[in-house]
Amino acid sequence: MSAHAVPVEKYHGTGNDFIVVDADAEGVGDRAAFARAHCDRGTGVEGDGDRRGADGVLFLSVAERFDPTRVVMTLVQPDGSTATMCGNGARVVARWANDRTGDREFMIDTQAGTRRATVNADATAATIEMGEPTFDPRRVPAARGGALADEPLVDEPVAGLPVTAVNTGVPHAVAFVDGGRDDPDGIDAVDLDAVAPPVRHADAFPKGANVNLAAVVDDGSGDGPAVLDQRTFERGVEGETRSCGTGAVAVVAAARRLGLIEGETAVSRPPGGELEIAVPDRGHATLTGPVAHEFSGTLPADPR
Ligand SMILES: N[C@H](CCC[C@H](N)C(=O)O)C(=O)O
Repeated sequence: MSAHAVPVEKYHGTGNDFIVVDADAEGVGDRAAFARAHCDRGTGVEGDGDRRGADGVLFLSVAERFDPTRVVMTLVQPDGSTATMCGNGARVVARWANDRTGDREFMIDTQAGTRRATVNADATAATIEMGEPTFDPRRVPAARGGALADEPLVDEPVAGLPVTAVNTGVPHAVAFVDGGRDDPDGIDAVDLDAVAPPVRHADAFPKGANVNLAAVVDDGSGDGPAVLDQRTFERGVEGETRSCGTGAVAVVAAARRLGLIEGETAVSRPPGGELEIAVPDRGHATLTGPVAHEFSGTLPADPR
């Protein structure tokens, strides 16, 4: 076991929490082993309150010579896999970069593309340009009968759930249920840990999928924007998280596609807080929400 200790920061966005490592300063030889050990909810990094572990490790490399400052983001998940994109992670990246540079605008390089990010004046919230959600089965990817599907999967039964397949940087399955969080028979009555894994591993998703349940609480036909309650079971975490940003964009994009809500903007309410989403007819979606620093510390580089 290496005695080398890595300085880390812990941040969360609406309860989706991440360990942040400065990849330029710190050598972590086996990133997958580092993430598996320190993200473990039972035995991982000790956090605020009684919550241990994290939803992932963000390895970040910042290049201030660019204007705006660029940050290369790599998210290693609790199972050791790498996610191509993470909406709440990108919001944490913007806040981390603001804490270091004082800048309020950044370009974040992810495996799903470069994403523009801004933080508000006191850096308590961040907005990410999320790219254009796509239902194109080749890009989700989504399959039927053992081959990539010709037509999008829209409200189609997959392993017992009525699923719409959409990619918002990562693959998502979205299923709408009746009744929001304040309905005892609504979204929170579903055993997500039981219903999500068969969809996550279904042949319909050759690369797997994050599985979202959503309930329309307000369809947006009145004064305010649409409001949806959301729960997400994440690939790579292999469990439910308190919030998922790419999932929130997927939920709103699917709700628009199915004609369940009016307007381009909506509020999604995962268990960990509230996110504002815009999904225009053309062009990139945006994701806005709170972000907070939890603590600074050190962790063993080689936890084995
Ligand atoms: N929590 C992240 C999504 C991570 C996606 C990852 N779980 C995968 O696709 O493997 C978010 O806020 O967008």
